[in-house]
Amino acid sequence: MLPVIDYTSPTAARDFTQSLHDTGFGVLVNHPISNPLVQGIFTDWLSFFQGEDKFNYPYSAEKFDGYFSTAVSETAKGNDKKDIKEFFHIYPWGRIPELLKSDALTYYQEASQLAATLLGWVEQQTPDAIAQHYSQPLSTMIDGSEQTLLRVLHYPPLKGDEPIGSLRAAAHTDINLLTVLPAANEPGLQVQAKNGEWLDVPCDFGMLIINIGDMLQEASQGYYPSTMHRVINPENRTHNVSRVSLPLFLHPKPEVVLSIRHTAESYLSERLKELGMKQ
Ligand SMILES: O=C(O)CCC(=O)C(=O)O
Ligand SMILES: [Fe+2]
Repeated sequence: MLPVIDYTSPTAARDFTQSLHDTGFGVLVNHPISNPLVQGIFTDWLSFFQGEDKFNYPYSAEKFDGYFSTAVSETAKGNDKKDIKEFFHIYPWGRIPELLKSDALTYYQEASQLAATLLGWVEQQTPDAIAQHYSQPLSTMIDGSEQTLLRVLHYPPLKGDEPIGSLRAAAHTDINLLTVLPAANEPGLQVQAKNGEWLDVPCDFGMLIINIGDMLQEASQGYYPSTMHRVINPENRTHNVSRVSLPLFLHPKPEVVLSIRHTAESYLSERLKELGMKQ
């Protein structure tokens, strides 16, 4: 079971980064993100996904903003079936439906700011033997970055005709540095433990889930592991309803050197090709 950490505790930075080191995940309560704001975004975007306006924002293959339908959705690395989800990619410089814009941008700012603080904790708590390989302080890797992505996800209720074996989100790791994810309106998120077992991630409304992405794993030489996670399909009728979730993927500037092998740009491009999201 993942520990739940109180953001306001005097030992929060240590406990939280210990959890990230042990499991790739950290769960926070009493954090500064506004729960009513998240609730409002869930409600408004559910209506957006249920309506027709979304088709006015077809995703841009070049810029990566806009609406990705279930038909173009991702296929997790090593999988052959598409995830059962649709989503919208928000960047401050990208297209955002006018009525949803103000809340989305407020949330983007709040979550990015918290992510920066948490990245600071990660940096402070990194053992020297690992930190000496960071090409620059982690906190400066995101200075002025325009790559951080807010994704609003909608997992529609299952109809029963989904390909056998397809999941709302197949097992995958995230590509970025850190992901900030408010508990969704429905359960389903699971993380893979070291012994291969799948564990439910605590998901009471108001909890905030943070996980390490591949870029931070790469920069920290595995000290902070990017852990496999997935979203399973609802097992019973009460949960066979829409699920909305709101991950913010914290990305460095493209030119940031992650390791001797990779810059952020080369890494992202390689991973997007694997996901079938880039030619
Ligand atoms: O919907 C969720 O709870 C998780 C989504 C996720 O893992 C992702 O989009 O990378
Ligand atoms: Fe993920």
